[in-house]
Amino acid sequence: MALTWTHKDRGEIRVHENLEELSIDLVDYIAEISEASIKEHGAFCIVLSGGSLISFMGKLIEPPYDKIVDWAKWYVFWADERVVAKNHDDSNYKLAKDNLLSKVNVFPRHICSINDTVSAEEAATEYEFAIRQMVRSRTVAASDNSDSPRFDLILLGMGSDGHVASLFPNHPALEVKDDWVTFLTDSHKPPPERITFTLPVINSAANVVVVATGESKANAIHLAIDDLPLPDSSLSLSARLVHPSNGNLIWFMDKQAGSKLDRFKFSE
Ligand SMILES: O=C(O)[C@H](O)[C@@H](O)[C@H](O)[C@H](O)COP(=O)(O)O
Repeated sequence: MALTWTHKDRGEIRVHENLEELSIDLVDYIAEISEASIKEHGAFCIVLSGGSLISFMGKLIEPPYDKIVDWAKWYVFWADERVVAKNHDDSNYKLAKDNLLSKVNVFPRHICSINDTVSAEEAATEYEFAIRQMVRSRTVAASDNSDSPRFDLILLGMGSDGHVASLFPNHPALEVKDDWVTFLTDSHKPPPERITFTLPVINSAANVVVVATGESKANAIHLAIDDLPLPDSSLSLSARLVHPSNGNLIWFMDKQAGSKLDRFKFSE
């Protein structure tokens, strides 16, 4: 059983006993938001990330989800992408395509991935343009209170340095306010060239999920969630800046990632 609580301003926190339990809860949640979004506006606009997140979504291709999810209404995007060919092992698109999207009935034309034949800068511009067109045609909802899309669900992984999408701590990409998609050529983690959603886009979503597992994430989770007098170096801890202005935030983690949360320290 997951231990679940709501923090006064950091959203809902779900600490799972193990990865199996986490992945069952995560796919249940995705299926629930998919159904609710399709009921509400006829489509489900879901944003993926790379890393282990995709493996935690694996149960979506199994019964009952393979049959109950309305895949034809899914529109798929990425919170960040490495600027490499789509058949390269570093590609977040390839990871999701091989393990999820090729196994369910999402329409290829509903999969919005980057142009892999241009520079990082051009790929970011084109990706943002494509999303702006989809907001204009109302496939993707628009935010009521900012010039941003309102995705139904943004799924983020988190690195042990607290990065989410390709927004690395203390990187200037964290400051970008006017673009929906930005690019970097000096990623702290290889490969260096990437595109990423900016914080205003992440924080305008209807639902944002951060998935973090393993002991290596425990410190970043503590800094991102607990009420701390933050040391300077944590001021731009990317995961702490995830704060949907008019949406829900849920943290899915295992016991190891949650082990340094104040909640457990105080109950020892
Ligand atoms: O673009 C990348 O370099 C990765 O995709 C990265 O952002 C990943 O999502 C996190 O580091 C969490 O990864 P894990 O969940 O695999 O630890």
